[in-house]
Amino acid sequence: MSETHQPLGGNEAEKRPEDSESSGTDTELHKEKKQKTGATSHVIPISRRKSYDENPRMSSVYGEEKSNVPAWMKSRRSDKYEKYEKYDKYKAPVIASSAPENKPDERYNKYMGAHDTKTDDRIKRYGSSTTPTPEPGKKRKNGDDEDSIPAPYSNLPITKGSDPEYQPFQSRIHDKSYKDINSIVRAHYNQRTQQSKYQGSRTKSPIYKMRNFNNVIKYMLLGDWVKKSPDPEKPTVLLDLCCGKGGDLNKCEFVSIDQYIGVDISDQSIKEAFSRYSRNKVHFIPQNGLKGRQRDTRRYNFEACFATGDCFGTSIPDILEPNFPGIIEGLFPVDCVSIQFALHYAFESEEKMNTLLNNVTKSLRPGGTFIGTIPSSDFMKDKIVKKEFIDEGGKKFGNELYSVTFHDDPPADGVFRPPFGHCYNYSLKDAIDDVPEYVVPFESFRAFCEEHGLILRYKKNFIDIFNQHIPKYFSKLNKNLIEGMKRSDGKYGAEGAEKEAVGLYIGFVFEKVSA
Ligand SMILES: C[S@@+](CC[C@H](N)C(=O)[O-])C[C@H]1O[C@@H](n2cnc3c(N)ncnc32)[C@H](O)[C@@H]1O
Repeated sequence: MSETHQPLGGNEAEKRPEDSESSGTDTELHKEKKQKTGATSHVIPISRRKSYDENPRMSSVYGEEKSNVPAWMKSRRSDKYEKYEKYDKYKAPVIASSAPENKPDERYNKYMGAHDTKTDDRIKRYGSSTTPTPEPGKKRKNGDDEDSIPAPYSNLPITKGSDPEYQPFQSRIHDKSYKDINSIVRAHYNQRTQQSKYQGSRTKSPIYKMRNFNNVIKYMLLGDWVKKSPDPEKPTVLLDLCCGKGGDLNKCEFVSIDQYIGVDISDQSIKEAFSRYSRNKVHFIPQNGLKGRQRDTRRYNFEACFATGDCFGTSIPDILEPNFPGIIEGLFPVDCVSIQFALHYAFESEEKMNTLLNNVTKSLRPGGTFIGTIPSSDFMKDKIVKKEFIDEGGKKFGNELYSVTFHDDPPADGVFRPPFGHCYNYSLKDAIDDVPEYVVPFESFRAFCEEHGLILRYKKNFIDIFNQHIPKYFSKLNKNLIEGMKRSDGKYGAEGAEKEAVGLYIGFVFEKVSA
């Protein structure tokens, strides 16, 4: 097991594909990638939660009344993943043949297909939630945000400090200079996921309003650009690359998808995302915008699966198929690929971007959308050209909430050439502590996307997105979310230092044009 990969703890530690390496079953590709990146590409499990009622969604989504077979199991399993044949280096993962130590959980048999009921022992399943849907009208905790989780530990000693109600995030990663970016990123987000359980009410966070603002931007982007499956018989599927702790699950409910697939390199985040999905609580019940739709707005009406993997170093079939055999043939191509606040980690090298964009374009159906949020290279250029630095050396800009510190002297004209590998450290109060990211020169990114059959449909900075779309969404989004963006002048949106911090970001949408 890679030492950079944190196990799930105790008996819950996963048995992953590389665990079968000892028996000589790993592919050369896996080995090569692990050596190169230090990253693991294995999958952490998953299953769907137990349904709130026993046969809830199958009828409308999959067209078969009371069918217990999920959509992606309906088609025949294929030994060659035909939809991904173009992955020239791809080899089918070897399924471990040893007998499982644990007894198979019969509740999950329905997801395994007739020939799979013996259960692959590498698939660790978490207990499914029996959390009931909240009663209609029952008051929710005021101010829950998308990233919020209940704070059951708020009375533990660790939370007792100068502010007993809130403990800001503090990084404990040392010697970053010796580590590759995947290790730093994984360690950071694993740590962040753990600490967030002890932090107390998120409404006390210094970036609470900023979080709400960013969430509203994502609601609007997904709301406008997730396109339904053109075939009413097929589920609308969203692939969330770098999904983190599942902060966008509510948004996926808001846009009425039928199937969610989340992948992230941080195993702790994936575990938390699954747990959040299992709790089956939609925090942000929309106000009135989606009246009349045939969905229960108090819970997730879509199926979900989650996997740990490196989206920039591993193909999607390599990440998903070992634990969800048949998923590529059954669910792909998908209707939307989302990558929020994460693509900048991939701009380290052309190789990583190639892998990412192959994953995007080969996963998408023609007409499907690729939706993301990244730091703006135009914003950075502006700072550099106007010399708005906050250090004497001319490498750092930002304010009391955020900072960007370039590793090397930035180019005087603010144009980064060649496009890859321009590293900076990013800090955001109470969230990110000097984690390396890479400049995404947008025009290069756009050209690269075009080479992969992805055409730009939309690009705007966050402030403009907000101003353009908030009138349409103001009455649709949850009231607490809207109130969480209230400014000192009584209006809504970002102001002051927060406005500059969110102004660093842009949203983009590409459409897949070629088959
Ligand atoms: C800022 S968080 C965003 C999480 C989520 N998309 C959201 O908007 O709430 C960035 C995420 O990217 C993930 N990430 C970074 N590099 C990755 C990689 N190579 N493969 C998969 N996930 C990665 C991190 O683990 C982290 O969860």
